[in-house]
Amino acid sequence: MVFPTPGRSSGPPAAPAAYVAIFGALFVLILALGRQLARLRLAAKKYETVDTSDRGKALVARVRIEKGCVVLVERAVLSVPAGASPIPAMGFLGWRARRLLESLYCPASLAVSRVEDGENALSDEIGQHGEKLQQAMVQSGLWSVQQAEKDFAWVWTLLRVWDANKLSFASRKGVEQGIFHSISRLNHSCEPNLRLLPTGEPGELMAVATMGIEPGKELCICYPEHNALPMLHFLHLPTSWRRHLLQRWQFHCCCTRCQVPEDAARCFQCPGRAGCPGKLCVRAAAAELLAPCGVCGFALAEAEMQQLLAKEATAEQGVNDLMSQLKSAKDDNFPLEGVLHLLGKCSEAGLSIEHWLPFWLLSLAAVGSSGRPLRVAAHGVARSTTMPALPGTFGALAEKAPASARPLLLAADRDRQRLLARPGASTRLCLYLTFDA
Ligand SMILES: C[S@@+](CC[C@H](N)C(=O)[O-])C[C@H]1O[C@@H](n2cnc3c(N)ncnc32)[C@H](O)[C@@H]1O
Repeated sequence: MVFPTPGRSSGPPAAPAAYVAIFGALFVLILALGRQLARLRLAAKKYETVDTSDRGKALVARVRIEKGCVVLVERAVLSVPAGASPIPAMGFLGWRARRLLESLYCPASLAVSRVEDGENALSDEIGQHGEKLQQAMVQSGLWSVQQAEKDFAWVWTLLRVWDANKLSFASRKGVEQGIFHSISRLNHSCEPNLRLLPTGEPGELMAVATMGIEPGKELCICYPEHNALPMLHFLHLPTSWRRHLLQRWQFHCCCTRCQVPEDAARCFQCPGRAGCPGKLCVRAAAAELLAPCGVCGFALAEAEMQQLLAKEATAEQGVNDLMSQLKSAKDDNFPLEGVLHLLGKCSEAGLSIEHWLPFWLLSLAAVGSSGRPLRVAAHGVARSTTMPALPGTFGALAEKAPASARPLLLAADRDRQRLLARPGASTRLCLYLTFDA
Protein backbone atom coordinates (compact mmCIF):
# COMPACT_ATOMS: atom_id res chain seq x y z
CA MET A 1 0.00 0.00 0.00
CA VAL A 2 1.40 3.44 -0.88
CA PHE A 3 0.75 6.25 1.57
CA PRO A 4 0.90 9.84 0.31
CA THR A 5 3.98 11.65 1.72
CA PRO A 6 2.83 14.27 4.25
CA GLY A 7 2.76 17.72 2.73
CA ARG A 8 2.85 16.39 -0.76
CA SER A 9 -0.29 16.77 -2.80
CA SER A 10 -1.73 13.54 -4.07
CA GLY A 11 -3.68 15.45 -6.72
CA PRO A 12 -2.56 16.05 -10.25
CA PRO A 13 0.75 18.03 -10.62
CA ALA A 14 0.31 21.83 -10.91
CA ALA A 15 0.59 23.19 -14.41
CA PRO A 16 4.12 24.59 -15.21
CA ALA A 17 2.41 27.84 -16.29
CA ALA A 18 1.22 28.42 -12.70
CA TYR A 19 4.81 28.02 -11.39
CA VAL A 20 6.11 30.43 -14.01
CA ALA A 21 3.45 32.99 -13.02
CA ILE A 22 4.28 32.66 -9.28
CA PHE A 23 8.05 32.95 -9.83
CA GLY A 24 7.52 35.80 -12.26
CA ALA A 25 5.41 37.73 -9.76
CA LEU A 26 7.98 37.08 -7.01
CA PHE A 27 10.80 38.27 -9.26
CA VAL A 28 8.95 41.50 -10.12
CA LEU A 29 8.19 42.08 -6.43
CA ILE A 30 11.86 41.61 -5.41
CA LEU A 31 12.98 43.95 -8.20
CA ALA A 32 10.51 46.64 -7.11
CA LEU A 33 11.59 46.25 -3.49
CA GLY A 34 15.25 46.49 -4.48
CA ARG A 35 14.59 49.65 -6.47
CA GLN A 36 12.66 51.18 -3.60
CA LEU A 37 15.48 50.35 -1.18
CA ALA A 38 18.07 51.88 -3.52
CA ARG A 39 15.93 55.03 -3.74
CA LEU A 40 15.64 55.20 0.05
CA ARG A 41 19.39 54.73 0.44
CA LEU A 42 20.04 57.52 -2.06
CA ALA A 43 17.66 59.82 -0.22
CA ALA A 44 19.50 59.04 3.03
CA LYS A 45 22.88 59.70 1.44
CA LYS A 46 24.34 62.89 2.82
CA TYR A 47 26.70 63.51 -0.08
CA GLU A 48 27.02 63.26 -3.83
CA THR A 49 29.92 62.99 -6.26
CA VAL A 50 30.66 65.97 -8.50
CA ASP A 51 33.37 66.94 -11.01
CA THR A 52 35.65 69.88 -10.19
CA SER A 53 37.80 71.92 -12.56
CA ASP A 54 41.07 71.53 -10.65
CA ARG A 55 41.04 68.43 -8.47
CA GLY A 56 39.09 65.73 -10.29
CA LYS A 57 36.01 64.32 -8.64
CA ALA A 58 34.91 65.42 -5.19
CA LEU A 59 32.22 64.60 -2.64
CA VAL A 60 29.92 67.45 -1.62
CA ALA A 61 27.25 67.65 1.07
CA ARG A 62 23.65 67.22 -0.22
CA VAL A 63 22.11 68.30 3.07
CA ARG A 64 23.20 70.23 6.16
CA ILE A 65 25.51 67.97 8.17
CA GLU A 66 25.88 68.58 11.90
CA LYS A 67 29.20 68.39 13.74
CA GLY A 68 29.80 64.84 15.00
CA CYS A 69 27.47 63.29 12.41
CA VAL A 70 28.67 60.04 10.78
CA VAL A 71 28.60 60.91 7.09
CA LEU A 72 29.46 57.46 5.78
CA VAL A 73 30.67 54.06 6.91
CA GLU A 74 32.48 51.98 4.40
CA ARG A 75 34.39 48.74 4.06
CA ALA A 76 37.55 48.76 1.94
CA VAL A 77 37.26 47.23 -1.52
CA LEU A 78 40.83 46.08 -1.05
CA SER A 79 42.86 46.13 2.18
CA VAL A 80 46.15 44.64 3.34
CA PRO A 81 48.24 44.95 6.51
CA ALA A 82 50.25 48.21 6.49
CA GLY A 83 53.50 47.83 4.61
CA ALA A 84 52.44 44.59 2.86
CA SER A 85 52.44 44.46 -0.93
CA PRO A 86 48.94 44.72 -2.43
CA ILE A 87 49.97 42.64 -5.47
CA PRO A 88 48.98 39.19 -4.12
CA ALA A 89 45.58 40.57 -2.92
CA MET A 90 44.96 41.91 -6.43
CA GLY A 91 45.28 38.38 -7.78
CA PHE A 92 42.19 37.39 -5.74
CA LEU A 93 39.96 40.33 -6.71
CA GLY A 94 36.60 39.53 -8.30
CA TRP A 95 35.59 41.32 -11.52
CA ARG A 96 33.17 43.68 -9.71
CA ALA A 97 35.85 44.89 -7.27
CA ARG A 98 38.26 45.28 -10.17
CA ARG A 99 35.81 47.42 -12.16
CA LEU A 100 35.13 49.50 -9.07
CA LEU A 101 38.79 50.17 -8.41
CA GLU A 102 39.46 50.89 -12.08
CA SER A 103 36.91 53.71 -11.89
CA LEU A 104 38.88 55.55 -9.18
CA TYR A 105 41.43 58.32 -9.73
CA CYS A 106 44.51 56.89 -11.47
CA PRO A 107 47.74 58.92 -11.95
CA ALA A 108 50.20 58.16 -14.77
CA SER A 109 52.96 56.91 -12.48
CA LEU A 110 53.58 55.92 -8.89
CA ALA A 111 54.66 58.45 -6.29
CA VAL A 112 58.40 58.54 -5.78
CA SER A 113 59.50 56.71 -2.67
CA ARG A 114 60.16 59.11 0.20
CA VAL A 115 62.00 58.67 3.48
CA GLU A 116 58.78 59.38 5.40
CA ASP A 117 57.00 56.53 3.59
CA GLY A 118 59.32 54.10 5.33
CA GLU A 119 60.53 50.91 3.73
CA ASN A 120 58.74 48.86 1.09
CA ALA A 121 57.44 51.81 -0.93
CA LEU A 122 55.57 50.47 -3.94
CA SER A 123 57.78 52.41 -6.35
CA ASP A 124 60.79 50.62 -4.86
CA GLU A 125 59.14 47.25 -5.43
CA ILE A 126 57.97 47.69 -9.00
CA GLY A 127 59.65 50.86 -10.28
CA GLN A 128 57.93 54.20 -10.67
CA HIS A 129 56.64 53.22 -14.12
CA GLY A 130 56.09 49.53 -13.43
CA GLU A 131 59.42 48.38 -14.91
CA LYS A 132 59.72 45.47 -12.45
CA LEU A 133 56.01 44.66 -12.16
CA GLN A 134 55.88 41.38 -14.13
CA GLN A 135 58.78 40.08 -12.07
CA ALA A 136 56.95 41.02 -8.82
CA MET A 137 53.74 39.34 -10.06
CA VAL A 138 55.56 36.08 -10.79
CA GLN A 139 57.40 36.27 -7.46
CA SER A 140 54.03 36.52 -5.65
CA GLY A 141 53.39 32.94 -6.83
CA LEU A 142 49.94 33.83 -8.20
CA TRP A 143 50.92 34.46 -11.82
CA SER A 144 52.83 32.33 -14.32
CA VAL A 145 55.23 34.20 -16.61
CA GLN A 146 52.67 34.07 -19.47
CA GLN A 147 49.76 35.12 -17.26
CA ALA A 148 51.79 38.01 -15.77
CA GLU A 149 52.39 39.28 -19.29
CA LYS A 150 48.67 39.06 -20.06
CA ASP A 151 47.48 40.68 -16.79
CA PHE A 152 50.17 43.36 -16.65
CA ALA A 153 47.93 46.20 -17.91
CA TRP A 154 45.14 45.88 -15.35
CA VAL A 155 47.45 45.13 -12.41
CA TRP A 156 49.54 48.21 -13.35
CA THR A 157 46.36 50.35 -13.44
CA LEU A 158 45.21 49.04 -10.07
CA LEU A 159 48.60 49.67 -8.51
CA ARG A 160 48.56 53.32 -9.55
CA VAL A 161 45.01 53.59 -8.19
CA TRP A 162 46.23 51.94 -4.99
CA ASP A 163 49.18 54.30 -4.63
CA ALA A 164 47.08 57.45 -5.11
CA ASN A 165 44.04 56.40 -3.05
CA LYS A 166 45.18 54.13 -0.21
CA LEU A 167 44.55 55.16 3.39
CA SER A 168 46.14 53.85 6.56
CA PHE A 169 43.91 53.02 9.51
CA ALA A 170 43.88 51.01 12.72
CA SER A 171 41.57 48.02 13.10
CA ARG A 172 41.37 44.96 15.32
CA LYS A 173 43.87 43.35 12.96
CA GLY A 174 46.44 46.12 13.54
CA VAL A 175 47.31 48.90 11.11
CA GLU A 176 45.86 48.31 7.66
CA GLN A 177 45.93 50.11 4.34
CA GLY A 178 42.99 50.08 1.99
CA ILE A 179 41.09 51.70 -0.85
CA PHE A 180 37.40 52.50 -0.70
CA HIS A 181 34.66 53.20 -3.19
CA SER A 182 33.43 56.54 -1.77
CA ILE A 183 35.99 57.46 0.89
CA SER A 184 38.73 57.35 -1.76
CA ARG A 185 36.87 60.13 -3.59
CA LEU A 186 37.43 62.53 -0.71
CA ASN A 187 39.91 65.26 -1.56
CA HIS A 188 42.46 66.67 0.85
CA SER A 189 42.15 70.04 2.57
CA CYS A 190 44.41 71.77 5.09
CA GLU A 191 41.11 72.84 6.76
CA PRO A 192 39.29 69.49 6.62
CA ASN A 193 35.67 69.10 7.71
CA LEU A 194 35.71 65.31 8.05
CA ARG A 195 37.86 62.98 10.06
CA LEU A 196 38.20 59.31 9.27
CA LEU A 197 37.95 56.97 12.22
CA PRO A 198 38.22 53.19 12.33
CA THR A 199 34.98 51.45 13.24
CA GLY A 200 37.02 48.61 14.75
CA GLU A 201 35.85 46.16 12.09
CA PRO A 202 38.59 44.87 9.79
CA GLY A 203 38.92 47.06 6.71
CA GLU A 204 36.18 49.47 7.79
CA LEU A 205 36.26 53.25 8.27
CA MET A 206 33.70 55.92 9.08
CA ALA A 207 33.84 59.60 8.16
CA VAL A 208 32.72 61.95 10.94
CA ALA A 209 31.97 65.65 10.48
CA THR A 210 34.34 67.77 12.60
CA MET A 211 32.21 70.89 12.06
CA GLY A 212 28.77 71.84 10.76
CA ILE A 213 28.74 71.55 6.94
CA GLU A 214 26.33 73.45 4.68
CA PRO A 215 24.74 71.80 1.60
CA GLY A 216 26.95 72.16 -1.49
CA LYS A 217 30.18 72.38 0.57
CA GLU A 218 32.95 70.00 -0.39
CA LEU A 219 33.70 67.19 2.07
CA CYS A 220 37.42 66.91 2.73
CA ILE A 221 39.81 65.01 4.93
CA CYS A 222 43.47 65.54 5.81
CA TYR A 223 45.57 63.00 3.89
CA PRO A 224 48.74 62.96 6.00
CA GLU A 225 47.07 61.91 9.25
CA HIS A 226 50.43 60.84 10.65
CA ASN A 227 52.31 63.48 12.55
CA ALA A 228 55.13 65.19 10.81
CA LEU A 229 56.78 65.49 14.25
CA PRO A 230 55.99 63.82 17.54
CA MET A 231 52.86 65.56 18.83
CA LEU A 232 52.54 68.06 16.06
CA HIS A 233 49.77 67.39 13.60
CA PHE A 234 50.31 68.06 9.89
CA LEU A 235 47.68 70.82 10.01
CA HIS A 236 49.83 72.92 12.34
CA LEU A 237 52.79 72.95 9.99
CA PRO A 238 53.75 75.99 7.92
CA THR A 239 52.47 76.10 4.34
CA SER A 240 55.84 75.28 2.74
CA TRP A 241 56.25 72.18 4.90
CA ARG A 242 52.69 70.99 4.25
CA ARG A 243 53.34 71.42 0.53
CA HIS A 244 56.48 69.34 0.78
CA LEU A 245 54.70 66.49 2.57
CA LEU A 246 51.79 66.54 0.10
CA GLN A 247 54.20 65.88 -2.78
CA ARG A 248 53.82 62.25 -1.74
CA TRP A 249 50.34 62.43 -3.37
CA GLN A 250 51.71 64.22 -6.42
CA PHE A 251 49.51 67.31 -6.31
CA HIS A 252 49.74 70.96 -5.47
CA CYS A 253 47.09 71.57 -2.81
CA CYS A 254 44.46 74.03 -3.97
CA CYS A 255 42.47 74.14 -0.71
CA THR A 256 41.36 77.57 0.53
CA ARG A 257 43.98 77.69 3.28
CA CYS A 258 46.81 77.09 0.81
CA GLN A 259 45.48 79.90 -1.42
CA VAL A 260 45.64 82.49 1.39
CA PRO A 261 48.94 84.40 1.05
CA GLU A 262 49.48 84.69 4.83
CA ASP A 263 50.77 81.65 6.66
CA ALA A 264 48.83 81.27 9.93
CA ALA A 265 51.48 78.84 11.24
CA ARG A 266 54.20 81.53 11.02
CA CYS A 267 52.92 84.57 12.91
CA PHE A 268 54.58 87.13 15.19
CA GLN A 269 52.93 89.05 18.01
CA CYS A 270 52.11 92.55 16.83
CA PRO A 271 54.96 94.83 18.00
CA GLY A 272 52.82 97.93 17.32
CA ARG A 273 50.79 99.54 20.10
CA ALA A 274 51.18 97.93 23.53
CA GLY A 275 48.86 95.01 24.18
CA CYS A 276 47.60 94.72 20.59
CA PRO A 277 46.28 91.16 20.25
CA GLY A 278 46.96 91.16 16.49
CA LYS A 279 49.57 89.22 14.57
CA LEU A 280 51.94 89.75 11.67
CA CYS A 281 52.02 86.67 9.48
CA VAL A 282 54.62 85.57 6.96
CA ARG A 283 53.42 85.87 3.39
CA ALA A 284 54.18 82.41 2.06
CA ALA A 285 54.54 83.32 -1.59
CA ALA A 286 56.11 86.76 -1.38
CA ALA A 287 59.80 86.31 -0.62
CA GLU A 288 59.29 85.76 3.09
CA LEU A 289 57.86 89.18 4.02
CA LEU A 290 55.31 89.93 6.70
CA ALA A 291 51.75 91.14 6.20
CA PRO A 292 50.60 94.12 8.34
CA CYS A 293 48.78 93.47 11.64
CA GLY A 294 45.20 92.41 10.98
CA VAL A 295 43.95 94.30 14.10
CA CYS A 296 45.79 97.66 14.26
CA GLY A 297 47.26 97.73 10.74
CA PHE A 298 50.82 98.15 12.06
CA ALA A 299 53.43 97.33 9.40
CA LEU A 300 57.17 96.81 9.90
CA ALA A 301 59.92 98.29 7.76
CA GLU A 302 61.72 95.75 5.60
CA ALA A 303 64.90 95.77 7.73
CA GLU A 304 62.86 95.05 10.90
CA MET A 305 61.03 92.26 9.13
CA GLN A 306 64.37 90.71 8.20
CA GLN A 307 65.45 90.93 11.84
CA LEU A 308 62.31 89.11 13.02
CA LEU A 309 62.71 86.44 10.36
CA ALA A 310 66.36 85.96 11.36
CA LYS A 311 65.27 85.41 14.99
CA GLU A 312 62.65 82.92 13.80
CA ALA A 313 65.35 81.06 11.84
CA THR A 314 67.56 80.86 14.97
CA ALA A 315 64.65 79.49 17.03
CA GLU A 316 63.95 76.97 14.26
CA GLN A 317 67.58 75.83 14.29
CA GLY A 318 67.27 75.18 18.02
CA VAL A 319 64.13 73.15 17.37
CA ASN A 320 65.87 71.14 14.63
CA ASP A 321 68.62 70.26 17.12
CA LEU A 322 65.97 69.26 19.66
CA MET A 323 64.31 67.02 17.06
CA SER A 324 67.54 65.11 16.54
CA GLN A 325 67.86 64.81 20.30
CA LEU A 326 64.27 63.53 20.62
CA LYS A 327 64.82 60.87 17.97
CA SER A 328 67.39 59.21 20.17
CA ALA A 329 65.69 60.13 23.49
CA LYS A 330 64.54 57.42 25.85
CA ASP A 331 61.21 57.81 27.65
CA ASP A 332 62.91 58.48 30.96
CA ASN A 333 65.16 61.32 29.87
CA PHE A 334 62.67 63.68 28.34
CA PRO A 335 64.52 66.96 27.71
CA LEU A 336 61.97 69.20 29.45
CA GLU A 337 64.54 71.85 30.37
CA GLY A 338 65.69 72.10 26.78
CA VAL A 339 62.07 72.45 25.64
CA LEU A 340 61.40 75.28 28.11
CA HIS A 341 64.64 77.01 27.15
CA LEU A 342 63.63 76.95 23.47
CA LEU A 343 60.19 78.22 24.36
CA GLY A 344 61.91 81.21 25.97
CA LYS A 345 63.86 81.79 22.75
CA CYS A 346 60.61 81.73 20.75
CA SER A 347 59.08 84.24 23.15
CA GLU A 348 62.10 86.53 22.81
CA ALA A 349 61.86 86.23 19.04
CA GLY A 350 58.29 87.53 19.28
CA LEU A 351 56.65 84.38 17.86
CA SER A 352 52.92 84.22 18.53
CA ILE A 353 51.41 81.27 20.40
CA GLU A 354 49.88 79.99 17.13
CA HIS A 355 53.29 79.85 15.45
CA TRP A 356 54.20 76.20 14.86
CA LEU A 357 57.45 76.37 16.85
CA PRO A 358 55.98 77.45 20.24
CA PHE A 359 52.88 75.38 19.52
CA TRP A 360 54.97 72.25 19.15
CA LEU A 361 57.18 73.09 22.14
CA LEU A 362 54.09 73.69 24.31
CA SER A 363 52.72 70.28 23.32
CA LEU A 364 56.04 68.68 24.21
CA ALA A 365 56.22 70.61 27.48
CA ALA A 366 52.73 69.44 28.45
CA VAL A 367 53.60 65.81 27.85
CA GLY A 368 57.10 66.10 29.30
CA SER A 369 55.79 67.58 32.54
CA SER A 370 52.99 65.04 32.90
CA GLY A 371 55.39 62.16 33.34
CA ARG A 372 53.76 60.33 30.44
CA PRO A 373 56.14 58.38 28.24
CA LEU A 374 56.84 60.44 25.16
CA ARG A 375 56.37 57.41 22.91
CA VAL A 376 52.85 56.69 24.21
CA ALA A 377 51.78 60.31 24.02
CA ALA A 378 53.16 60.76 20.53
CA HIS A 379 51.39 57.63 19.36
CA GLY A 380 48.09 58.80 20.87
CA VAL A 381 48.26 62.06 19.03
CA ALA A 382 49.45 60.50 15.80
CA ARG A 383 46.51 58.12 15.62
CA SER A 384 43.65 60.13 17.00
CA THR A 385 44.90 63.71 17.35
CA THR A 386 43.30 63.80 20.79
CA MET A 387 45.04 63.40 24.10
CA PRO A 388 43.75 62.44 27.50
CA ALA A 389 43.59 65.58 29.62
CA LEU A 390 46.95 66.18 31.18
CA PRO A 391 47.00 66.55 34.96
CA GLY A 392 49.28 69.58 35.28
CA THR A 393 48.59 72.98 33.81
CA PHE A 394 50.87 75.23 31.83
CA GLY A 395 50.46 77.65 34.72
CA ALA A 396 52.20 75.24 37.10
CA LEU A 397 54.93 74.73 34.56
CA ALA A 398 55.40 78.49 34.20
CA GLU A 399 56.44 78.68 37.86
CA LYS A 400 59.56 76.61 37.27
CA ALA A 401 60.28 77.74 33.71
CA PRO A 402 62.82 80.43 32.78
CA ALA A 403 61.27 83.92 32.88
CA SER A 404 61.50 84.27 29.09
CA ALA A 405 59.25 81.19 28.57
CA ARG A 406 56.55 82.40 30.99
CA PRO A 407 54.50 84.63 28.69
CA LEU A 408 53.88 81.77 26.22
CA LEU A 409 53.19 79.25 29.00
CA LEU A 410 50.70 81.58 30.69
CA ALA A 411 48.98 82.33 27.38
CA ALA A 412 48.73 78.56 26.72
CA ASP A 413 47.28 78.09 30.19
CA ARG A 414 44.56 80.69 29.50
CA ASP A 415 43.76 78.98 26.17
CA ARG A 416 43.51 75.64 27.87
CA GLN A 417 41.21 76.89 30.61
CA ARG A 418 39.03 78.45 27.92
CA LEU A 419 38.89 75.14 26.04
CA LEU A 420 38.03 73.21 29.19
CA ALA A 421 35.26 75.66 30.08
CA ARG A 422 33.51 75.05 26.77
CA PRO A 423 30.29 73.06 26.95
CA GLY A 424 30.94 69.44 26.05
CA ALA A 425 34.65 69.54 26.94
CA SER A 426 35.41 66.06 28.17
CA THR A 427 38.27 64.44 30.00
CA ARG A 428 39.66 63.69 26.57
CA LEU A 429 40.89 67.08 25.55
CA CYS A 430 41.69 67.98 22.01
CA LEU A 431 44.80 69.91 23.02
CA TYR A 432 46.74 69.99 19.86
CA LEU A 433 44.19 70.26 17.11
CA THR A 434 42.16 73.39 17.22
CA PHE A 435 41.11 73.40 13.58
CA ASP A 436 37.95 71.47 14.36
CA ALA A 437 37.19 73.42 17.52
C1 LIG B 1 42.24 59.97 -3.36
S1 LIG B 1 42.06 60.93 -4.81
C2 LIG B 1 40.73 61.95 -4.39
C3 LIG B 1 39.61 61.91 -5.41
C4 LIG B 1 39.99 62.44 -6.75
N1 LIG B 1 39.83 63.89 -6.82
C5 LIG B 1 39.18 61.78 -7.86
O1 LIG B 1 38.97 62.40 -8.90
O2 LIG B 1 38.82 60.62 -7.68
C6 LIG B 1 43.50 61.93 -4.64
C7 LIG B 1 43.77 62.87 -5.79
O3 LIG B 1 42.82 63.93 -5.85
C8 LIG B 1 43.47 65.17 -6.16
N2 LIG B 1 43.37 66.06 -4.99
C9 LIG B 1 42.93 65.74 -3.77
N3 LIG B 1 42.95 66.78 -2.94
C10 LIG B 1 43.43 67.82 -3.64
C11 LIG B 1 43.73 69.19 -3.33
N4 LIG B 1 43.51 69.69 -2.13
N5 LIG B 1 44.22 69.97 -4.31
C12 LIG B 1 44.45 69.48 -5.54
N6 LIG B 1 44.20 68.21 -5.91
C13 LIG B 1 43.71 67.37 -4.97
C14 LIG B 1 44.92 64.83 -6.44
O4 LIG B 1 45.07 64.58 -7.80
C15 LIG B 1 45.11 63.55 -5.64
O5 LIG B 1 46.17 62.77 -6.11
